[in-house]
Amino acid sequence: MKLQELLEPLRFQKTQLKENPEVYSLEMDSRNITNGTVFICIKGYTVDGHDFAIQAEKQGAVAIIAERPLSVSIPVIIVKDSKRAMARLACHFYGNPTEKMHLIGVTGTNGKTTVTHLIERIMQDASKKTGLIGTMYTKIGDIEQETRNTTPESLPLQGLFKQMLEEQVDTVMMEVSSHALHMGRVRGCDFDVAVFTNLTQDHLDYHQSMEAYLYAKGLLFAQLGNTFSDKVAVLNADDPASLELARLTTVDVVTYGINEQADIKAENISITPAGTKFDLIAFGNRETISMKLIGMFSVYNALAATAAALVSNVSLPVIKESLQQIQGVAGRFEPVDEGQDFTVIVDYAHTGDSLENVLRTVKEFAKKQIIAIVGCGGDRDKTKRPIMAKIAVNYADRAIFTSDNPRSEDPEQIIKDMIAGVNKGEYITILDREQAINQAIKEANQNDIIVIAGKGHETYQDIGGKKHHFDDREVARMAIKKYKS
Ligand SMILES: CC(=O)N[C@H]1[C@@H](OP(=O)(O)OP(=O)(O)OC[C@H]2O[C@@H](n3ccc(=O)[nH]c3=O)[C@H](O)[C@@H]2O)O[C@H](CO)[C@@H](O)[C@@H]1O[C@H](C)C(=O)N[C@@H](C)C(=O)N[C@H](CCC(=O)O)C(=O)O
Ligand SMILES: Nc1ncnc2c1ncn2[C@@H]1O[C@H](COP(=O)(O)OP(=O)(O)OP(=O)(O)O)[C@@H](O)[C@H]1O
Ligand SMILES: N[C@H](CCC[C@H](N)C(=O)O)C(=O)O
Ligand SMILES: [Mg+2]
Repeated sequence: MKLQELLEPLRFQKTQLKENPEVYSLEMDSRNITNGTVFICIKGYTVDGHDFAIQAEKQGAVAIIAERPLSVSIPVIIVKDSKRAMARLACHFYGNPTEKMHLIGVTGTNGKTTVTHLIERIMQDASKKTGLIGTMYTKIGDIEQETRNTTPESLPLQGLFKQMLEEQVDTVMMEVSSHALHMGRVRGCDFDVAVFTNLTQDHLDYHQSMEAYLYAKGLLFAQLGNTFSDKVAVLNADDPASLELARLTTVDVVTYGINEQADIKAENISITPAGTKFDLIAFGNRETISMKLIGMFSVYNALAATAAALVSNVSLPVIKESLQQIQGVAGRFEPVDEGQDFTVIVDYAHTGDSLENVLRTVKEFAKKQIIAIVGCGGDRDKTKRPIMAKIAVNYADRAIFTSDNPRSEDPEQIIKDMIAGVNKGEYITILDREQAINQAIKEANQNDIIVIAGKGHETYQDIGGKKHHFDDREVARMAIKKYKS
């Protein structure tokens, strides 16, 4: 594409170009620049991309998009907001790939990864070629690629969509984080369905207030387009935030829920350690579902996925079969079973609400003691720390506080922040996570349930910015073998 053509979406930026070079790639990272690149300077949280302009020119950049004039001899196109410009240019450069696919965005505090995986399974069973973008990885069909963010920045994101199209993907499920919405990473994405799971406290370090957090989530629904498009907003009727989200969109709204009136409902729910059974009522049709996923929160996730699939024209029998076949999602209520006479569950609960949901679920069928191993991430919302600690001691018979990615913070201080929410004697602290897991397993008795919360699928412990290999499931498995066989 020629530079002049690339710049067409920036219609209010009048730039006089003396030359019109061929553009082979767009880049937001100077380290990846080669001949024929247009470099977009982003002022980040850590460094300022504008500082790499000279380096970019040396490496072969043919033009630069920037928010201020720069001392280089290649054209500099000045924009008010380079992230906004980047989203527009990326969509244009890659040919607006999301207009050619069925794109389902899932937002909410908890359940995004789970719901996207449930929809993925349903779509695959409905013979769709799927793509998935989220916390654990991005996936094209069954091929996984590592990612840094749950929702990537607009430039890599649009490139990924283009790659998906080239690989004949027709349906994409994407987790849309509140950070991504607020930072404009999904600008230009043509969502067909937007799903809301729930809104509870998290990320207040970034959003500052629950209102601002809701506002960020709302951007997904506001982005759905005009009233008479065939787009759909899928909302959780039991979550009060849905009322506000419904106001923010002009497209059709389809609701799911258990307690309130909804288009897609679950009734007669029965939860056992082996799975969950419920009657699914979808637009008046009733089916009984028996699935392996456990807990009331799993029913919500199944309803959200059902709604998204139904509005995407998948039939109820296909959805039923998929939900019944799904074994679970890695690191979400994942049992570690080495034949021991107690239960070990690894779960990604890292918010108050998710921890409460998981512990409430195990409490419903616990025959003996519940042992909860809980930590809170460093460089993340500090206000959730005492809340998570309180929930752990309220539900568990024994709460062990430990480290979960302290990052740049002092692990002991994180635990101090946690114990501000509880009383002395209600918990023990074992800073080293491996030791905490070992101790819990060593002391476990028959029929106890150990919940190891917070890291789920993660395979590292971030201490001081360095990632050390750490996998709760591996550590638990080794401890069971060491102490219990
Ligand atoms: C706070 C935040 O969101 N930071 C994101 C941001 O990083 P940053 O602002 O620090 O970037 P930076 O290092 O200052 O770089 C600025 C610019 O200079 C460029 N650069 C940098 C170095 C260089 O040599 N040359 C160069 O050109 C960079 O490519 C970039 O364009 O831009 C990066 C690239 O897109 C992101 O990976 C990074 O996410 C970090 C890892 C992060 O932790 N983000 C969290 C808060 C986040 O977004 N989380 C949500 C999920 C939350 C949930 O659980 O729901 C998510 O969607 O991931
Ligand atoms: N619908 C739900 N409501 C409340 N808690 C849930 C729900 N679904 C899952 N959880 C809990 O939240 C944890 C995280 O689930 P999941 O990874 O699906 O959420 P997420 O929204 O993708 O999280 P993240 O923001 O970290 O990407 C699970 O391990 C479980 O404990
Ligand atoms: N996406 C979440 C994951 C938290 C997982 C937990 N293990 C932690 O490190 O706090 C976040 O970045 O806040
Ligand atoms: Mg996720």
